[in-house]
Amino acid sequence: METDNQHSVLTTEDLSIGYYQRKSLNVVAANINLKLFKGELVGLVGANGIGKSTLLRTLSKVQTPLHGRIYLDDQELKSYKNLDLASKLSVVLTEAIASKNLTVQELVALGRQPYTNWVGKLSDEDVIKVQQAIEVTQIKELVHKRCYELSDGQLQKVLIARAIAQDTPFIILDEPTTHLDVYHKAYIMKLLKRLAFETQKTILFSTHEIDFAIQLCDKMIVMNREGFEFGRPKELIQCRAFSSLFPEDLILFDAKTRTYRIRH
Ligand SMILES: Nc1ncnc2c1ncn2[C@@H]1O[C@H](COP(=O)(O)OP(=O)(O)OP(=O)(O)O)[C@@H](O)[C@H]1O
Repeated sequence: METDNQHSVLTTEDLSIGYYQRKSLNVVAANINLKLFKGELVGLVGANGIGKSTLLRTLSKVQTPLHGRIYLDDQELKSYKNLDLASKLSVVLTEAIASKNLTVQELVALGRQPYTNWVGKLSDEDVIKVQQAIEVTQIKELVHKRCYELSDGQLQKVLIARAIAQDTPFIILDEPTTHLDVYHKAYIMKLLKRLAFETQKTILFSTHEIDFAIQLCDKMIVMNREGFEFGRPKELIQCRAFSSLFPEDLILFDAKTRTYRIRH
């Protein structure tokens, strides 16, 4: 259970995110104040184009904030050197990977890069972490395949394995289960939940699987046009955050079953 004086892993203060476009400013979201703690699985949900990827890219230092501050373990994110950041934060974004020629084994082993020496030789510990990541993501039978031979869902599991092999205290994943079938969506989400709890990692992921996220996440961030709501799923249901997420002409959030229903 968290307390007020518990040390937060990630803090944002008055954060604004968005883009500079031809000298004008496109503010995607503003006044984002978050505190994420150790051991929490946090789901980020919201309609298409609302700004989930923009937020995750900003929190991963892939893009710079328009305004405000981000702290990772009390140090400002922008002051981290890339190698130091790689031992604190692993990221699975939706962008296509550059190295599809690598085998699955090689790609997962890349997760150990922050820890290997300059020739990139894996230590015994590195080999064990890579092996464990391959086992928990159930991709053993794929290890000798090249990444371009994989289906989208298989590649998604391999990228998650790479992040797990990186073994950082904070993991960010952008829609990690989009291409997976319903069984594997549930499997990966439960795996993330277990990882967060058992290894006390902080895991933040965006998803359109709102029902599953409500069942599994410790906390959720709900982004909508008015701003965002952040809290435990139960609290968010009580304050009707999921009801105001989409226009109610077509779907309604049923607080009893915690699912969306089609309006007939
Ligand atoms: N590289 C970019 N340059 C300018 N604007 C962008 C860029 N990427 C995204 N946007 C805009 O920022 C807004 C938020 O997009 P973003 O991809 O963060 O949404 P999202 O919530 O992740 O959507 P989805 O659920 O569809 O993946 C959109 O209006 C989009 O058009």
